Amino acid sequence: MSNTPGIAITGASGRMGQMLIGQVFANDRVRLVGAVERTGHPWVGQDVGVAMGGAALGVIVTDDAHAAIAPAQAVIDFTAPEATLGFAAIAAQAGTVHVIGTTGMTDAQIAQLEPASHQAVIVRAGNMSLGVNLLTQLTKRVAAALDEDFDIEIIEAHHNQKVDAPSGTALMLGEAAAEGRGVALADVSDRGRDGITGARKRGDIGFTAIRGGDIVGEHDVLFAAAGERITLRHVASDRAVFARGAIKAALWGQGKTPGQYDMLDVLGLND
Ligand SMILES: NC(=O)C1=CN([C@@H]2O[C@H](COP(=O)(O)OP(=O)(O)OC[C@H]3O[C@@H](n4cnc5c(N)ncnc54)[C@H](O)[C@@H]3O)[C@@H](O)[C@H]2O)C=CC1
Ligand SMILES: O=C(O)C1=N[C@H](C(=O)O)C[C@H](O)C1
Repeated sequence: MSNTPGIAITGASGRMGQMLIGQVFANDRVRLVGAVERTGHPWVGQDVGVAMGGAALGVIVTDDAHAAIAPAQAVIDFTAPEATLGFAAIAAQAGTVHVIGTTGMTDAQIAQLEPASHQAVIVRAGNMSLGVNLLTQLTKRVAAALDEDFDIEIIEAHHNQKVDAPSGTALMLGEAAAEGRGVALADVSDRGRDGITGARKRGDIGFTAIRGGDIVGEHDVLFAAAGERITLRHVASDRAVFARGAIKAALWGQGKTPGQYDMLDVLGLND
């Protein structure tokens, strides 16, 4: 039996699913042991490598998440909120590390992860890249250094198939800015301006979402005051950065105490 952690990938046919399968297969510190798609998906029953248009990888895509997760030491999950809640219960039962990249979860859905985190390690982040996680720390510092004379705006841009807004990353950056300012994001968040909105409220943190073409993911944190502006920016041009972060999280989670963690824990960036 191999000591190399086995990884199951959910949402195998998705943009991130396919990227993850390629990255897991190319990484000799992990091995692919499972690939899950939703019931009725045309990939179910096919070898995942063949379904992706390449050589067979010896892993058949299944809609039976229990069967795919059972032999795995970690499940990497970039799917949709309801699906992720189901996978959390299965990973908890199996004691498998659950790396969650899925965004768009409501507060109530996030709270539903709590029971699973008593039985298994959950690493969840709206963005798994090193660059964005570093940017959250920079955002917190800059927000702490500046007063409310500086308006904070978060502008994100993504491809035209993205279904949630603001992005998970934008919300992470908003949380970081609010933390830096010593306020709760829920009290100052300004989303979806339209029509006669009135002047901007001092202290608010605003969000703008752009959707178009094949943009992988771009995030600006703007600090705008009278006479000067600072912009902190991250641009992702390759989804591999998210996949590599997720694999890092899957390896980091091995042997850790059950609980909920994020990428700052994985990357050692928590201050
Ligand atoms: N945290 C991070 O670093 C990143 C997070 N994301 C997030 O990951 C999620 C997926 O993004 P994409 O890959 O672009 O979306 P996508 O739509 O290309 O892929 C989602 C896949 O999940 C599958 N799926 C949905 N329900 C399922 C179920 N019950 N069982 C099995 N498979 C199921 C779909 O069939 C689809 O193949 C989104 O929430 C996105 O925001 C995306 C990139 C980076
Ligand atoms: O849906 C995407 O594509 C992405 N989603 C994540 C988010 O919501 O922030 C991360 C990345 O920006 C790509």
